[in-house]
Amino acid sequence: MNKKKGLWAIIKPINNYVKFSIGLSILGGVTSVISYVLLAFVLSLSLGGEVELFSLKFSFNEAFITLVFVVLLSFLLGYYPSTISHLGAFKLEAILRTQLTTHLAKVHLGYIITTGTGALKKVLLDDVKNLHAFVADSIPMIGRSIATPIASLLALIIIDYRFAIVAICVLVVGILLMSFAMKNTNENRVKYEQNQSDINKSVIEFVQAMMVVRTFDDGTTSFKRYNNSLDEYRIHLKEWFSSTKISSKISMIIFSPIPTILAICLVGIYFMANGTLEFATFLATLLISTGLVDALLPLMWVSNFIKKSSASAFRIQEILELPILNYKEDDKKLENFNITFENVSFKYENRDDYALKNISFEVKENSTTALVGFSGAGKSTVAKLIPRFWDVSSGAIKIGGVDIKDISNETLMNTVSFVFQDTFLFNDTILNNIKMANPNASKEDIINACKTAQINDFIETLPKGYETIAGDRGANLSGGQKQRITIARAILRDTPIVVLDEATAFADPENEEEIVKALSNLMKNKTVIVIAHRLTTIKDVEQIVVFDNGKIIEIGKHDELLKNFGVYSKLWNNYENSQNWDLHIKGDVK
Ligand SMILES: Nc1ncnc2c1ncn2[C@@H]1O[C@H](COP(=O)(O)OP(=O)(O)OP(=O)(O)O)[C@@H](O)[C@H]1O
Repeated sequence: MNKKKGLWAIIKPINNYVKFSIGLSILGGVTSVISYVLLAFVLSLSLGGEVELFSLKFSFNEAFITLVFVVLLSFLLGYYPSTISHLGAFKLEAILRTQLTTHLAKVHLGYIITTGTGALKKVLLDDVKNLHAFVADSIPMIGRSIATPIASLLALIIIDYRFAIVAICVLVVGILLMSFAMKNTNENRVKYEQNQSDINKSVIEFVQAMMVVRTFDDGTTSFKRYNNSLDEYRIHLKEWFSSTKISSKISMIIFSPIPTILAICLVGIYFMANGTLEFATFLATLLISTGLVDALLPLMWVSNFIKKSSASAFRIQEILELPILNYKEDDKKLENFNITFENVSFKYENRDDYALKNISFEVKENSTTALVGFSGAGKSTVAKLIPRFWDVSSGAIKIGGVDIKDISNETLMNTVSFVFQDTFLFNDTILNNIKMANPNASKEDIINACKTAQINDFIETLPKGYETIAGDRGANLSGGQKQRITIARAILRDTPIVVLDEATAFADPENEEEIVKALSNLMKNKTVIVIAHRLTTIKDVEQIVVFDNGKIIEIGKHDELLKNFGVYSKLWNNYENSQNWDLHIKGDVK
């Protein structure tokens, strides 16, 4: 990866395209200036004048043929740099997307969750697109808009230095005015990009939270946030434009060809009147100075584009420099599938307090351990440390005696399956959504997994069966159905260890029965860690670990823990009361 930061460091992989495109566009700029000189010669010769340059006399035919040749060359050189830069831009886009996605795949999953989809989308799509546009459109312009003014000035100096002085004077006035017009550009741009990012976030929030929002109002509250960010954006743009309005208009006028041509005309007429200027020279200087001024506005545009693209390059590099999870390539052999937490402490980056404090417990192979505790006690954090969403702050998690940091990604994924509440289904067929757990599985294997996960009957009722599209994020399926599909994935993967969050959120009585059946099928003959919500389902498990405020406060079996009259018995009483309360209500209705 590039150690140096910045725009040029990030486009290094396509350096050859960049150099070639800039080189050709420099030649294009030079040939366009030469064609102006030749055009002046041809016009002058056609009017019966004489043309001499570096003691060489040109005939009309010679000048005309050279002009045709140079114009053709200039045309080709105007076209090819852009073709090359576009090819480079596509290559860069592919390289950056691959680099970003492969890097993000190795970054702690926790970072992805904390950063949020809005910010990542901006980098993966908008910033990469910005760099594509920079390479495709600005690179050819850079060569031409630098080479043309320099070649024009050189040509003016060679032909008649007095006109070079006039052109420089006009340019200096224009540049001074332009720099005044661009004052505070950087601060304004930072604010402008912040406004854009706010709009981005509020749009994503508006769309993603639509279901929640609609429950509380008609969407006006979150739409108001979107509207407010649009308003701020509009107000800032207005202020920015009005603060630079007059000076930018004046500099636009100065940078248009008219003032330079006027100045050259006035000075030229004066020199012709006192006999110190040939007509051909006058014509050539007029044409060249037009080209000179024409190249300056694109140069300003390019410099703006460079600043904007540098910000995008910086954001991309920030992601590419995120520390990655270090997986060991060479695996140590796992002796068994016991899971051990040894003095594990863990603190989320954005928090001061520890979410887990010195946790130690062991889960024996082929046994089930349930994690229970009040909300926020640390159960999900324990579960998410096993697939290394985050790495422990201190202590170690071991499988079969090997620290999970010393297990390769592939072995870890082939050893442990995770069934979490936030199921993700791709907008693909149900078959493919399940098959992703084991690409080598046959259709029969998939159907068997679905039967064990109690979802086969439902899938078969769908008009296209297994070929039905699950919808964006599984939108065409109910929560319980999605959950059973995730269970089918885990069954198909058939890993010796299963970590699962036994969610009840989506369960209506019928669904709940099927989910419980599916989970108990999944858990058969496995080493299981389950975040338990329905305490009745864990009455018979080998071990219950009770968490409170990030610490383990009790470990034991259901009956032992009840006798302790501690947190578990409190949780059990609460749970039983809630069940009774449910029955009581039903009784009332009767
Ligand atoms: N991504 C995160 N960033 C910062 N803090 C977090 C994050 N996730 C959880 N926490 C905090 O860590 C602590 C433990 O949370 P955790 O989700 O593990 O609890 P839990 O027992 O699973 O709760 P619940 O039963 O409600 O799901 C809580 O104080 C929570 O606020």
